[in-house]
Amino acid sequence: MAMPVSDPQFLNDQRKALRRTLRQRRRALTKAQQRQAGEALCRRLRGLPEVQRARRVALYLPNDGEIDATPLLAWLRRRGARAYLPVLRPLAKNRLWFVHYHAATPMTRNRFGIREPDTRHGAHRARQLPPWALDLALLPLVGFDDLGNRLGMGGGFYDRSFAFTRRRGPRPRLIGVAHDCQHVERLPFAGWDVPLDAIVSDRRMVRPRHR
Ligand SMILES: Nc1nc2c(c(=O)[nH]1)N(C=O)[C@@H](CNc1ccc(C(=O)N[C@@H](CCC(=O)O)C(=O)O)cc1)CN2
Ligand SMILES: Nc1ncnc2c1ncn2[C@@H]1O[C@H](COP(=O)(O)OP(=O)(O)OP(=O)(O)O)[C@@H](O)[C@H]1O
Repeated sequence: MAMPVSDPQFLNDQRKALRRTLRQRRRALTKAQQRQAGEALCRRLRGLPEVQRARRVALYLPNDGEIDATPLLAWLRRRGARAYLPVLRPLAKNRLWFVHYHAATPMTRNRFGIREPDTRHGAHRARQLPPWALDLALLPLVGFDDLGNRLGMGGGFYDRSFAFTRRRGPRPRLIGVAHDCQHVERLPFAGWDVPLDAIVSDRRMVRPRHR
């Protein structure tokens, strides 16, 4: 039963293999399945107090079969809340900042080919927020389990950007989102994984105990 999770090499190999399997799984979903899952996810999210309360909300544009949380955009706008997207910071290695996203936001592609706001437009520089200024961030997950452990794309971007939430003080709520087919029995977890307040899929919700 016991997994030698203390061996970092073993842990990383395991996470890498799992990441490959789970990414294939979500990419295999049809367009119709994707649309249904996104709608179901957003219905669940709209029912959560931390989503209803939030004024500054980070989400992401789906990539690589990720569940689509963008149906939330219109709902947020109606409620007077603002949506933000992650951008890779050029100078701070592997950290994210968040840029206000609306219909007229100039966009570009980052080095992973993911669409993100183009921060070279001077007028938009003022619209950037550091992670700690958000009320809520939705984190796209590659995998999750019932204890609230998570697996991301492997860059550690969200882990590094939200590492400060382990300390006392005001912090954004963090909600991991994924397709239900990304659920696994038990994830080999890494000590640096930032604890999430909840994980929501199109079919279930996990509320980890540690928060
Ligand atoms: N939609 C979305 N946006 C996001 C993230 C995300 O997971 N989803 N991120 C969450 O962190 C950040 C980008 N992180 C990423 C990390 C790795 C790869 C990736 O595809 N890596 C390749 C190999 C790396 C390379 O080409 O250099 C791979 O694993 O195949 C993509 C995004 C910021 N924006
Ligand atoms: N707070 C941190 N400080 C320094 N390095 C970190 C931190 N968090 C993660 N890392 C590094 O980032 C790498 C990727 O981490 P991990 O495999 O947990 O990514 P992930 O959780 O899948 O990705 P993400 O956080 O982007 O969703 C690890 O090798 C780890 O060394």
